[in-house]
Amino acid sequence: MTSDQQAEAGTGGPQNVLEEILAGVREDVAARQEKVPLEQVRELAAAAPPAIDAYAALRKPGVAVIAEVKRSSPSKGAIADIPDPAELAGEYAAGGARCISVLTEGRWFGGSLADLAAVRQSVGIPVLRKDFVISSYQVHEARAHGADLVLLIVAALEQNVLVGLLERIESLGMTALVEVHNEEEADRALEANAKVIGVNARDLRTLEVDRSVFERIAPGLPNNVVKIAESGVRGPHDLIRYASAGADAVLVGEGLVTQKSPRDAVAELVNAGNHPATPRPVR
Ligand SMILES: O=C(O)c1ccccc1NCC(=O)[C@H](O)[C@H](O)COP(=O)(O)O
Repeated sequence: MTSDQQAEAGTGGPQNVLEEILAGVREDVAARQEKVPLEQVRELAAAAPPAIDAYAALRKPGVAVIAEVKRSSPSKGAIADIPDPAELAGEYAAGGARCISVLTEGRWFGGSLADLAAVRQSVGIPVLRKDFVISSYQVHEARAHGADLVLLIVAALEQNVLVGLLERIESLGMTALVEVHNEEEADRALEANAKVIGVNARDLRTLEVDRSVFERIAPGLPNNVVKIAESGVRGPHDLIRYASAGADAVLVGEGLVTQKSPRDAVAELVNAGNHPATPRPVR
């Protein structure tokens, strides 16, 4: 039965892509927690080397490039064969990426915590755990595997859970990247005291990409908040468009993993982000 049929039949099943992903994530987290209890993951997180200050890294001059390790997605299916995520991350870093994003969700994105740990070992820049984080167990997992930043998606979380997870991320020395897609979610992110906000051009319920969403929302965010434009960057022209609307950083997946030389593709974006003619965010 498709999601639409379930909704019509009133079965209470997932009603959109985001809900479908979250249903799988809940099962997967429960299964991992069965194998490795919370107490053990907390100990591993506490023993990990300290997190790198991602906020400071993203506030440096120029539009930062956050380069993503992305094998597949709900919108595109298989995107790129990435046998060695650590090697890819090394190429991204050599091209001048400011951070690396690692999708760790397995069912739809083909990622894993092993990818995160491997990338952590290969680069000295901040690493983002990009996943559908719904519990503090996943926050400790992120730290235990070397993450410096953790994604929180406002659309996936009740406000009290969002606040609790953000505080947990910061208490472990990491930075929360709080993702929004409309004004109401941006207000919730600010109420939660987010210091780094990602505006995703992709609606995670419908998968539609609309780059103008960043242009609508970013001007309403305070100057001290790092503003990240997520999704839809296919080349320097998109970076420049986002920079004109106030982006401190762009987060890029498909536009890099599909290139013959991901290192050169990152470098091209970094150069555009550092070009004197590219607008600077107001601070
Ligand atoms: O990419 C998807 O299809 C997707 C679907 C549902 C939830 C999340 C999804 N992607 C995660 C991301 O936000 C992107 O990987 C990231 O912003 C990079 O996007 P892109 O450069 O367009 O690959």
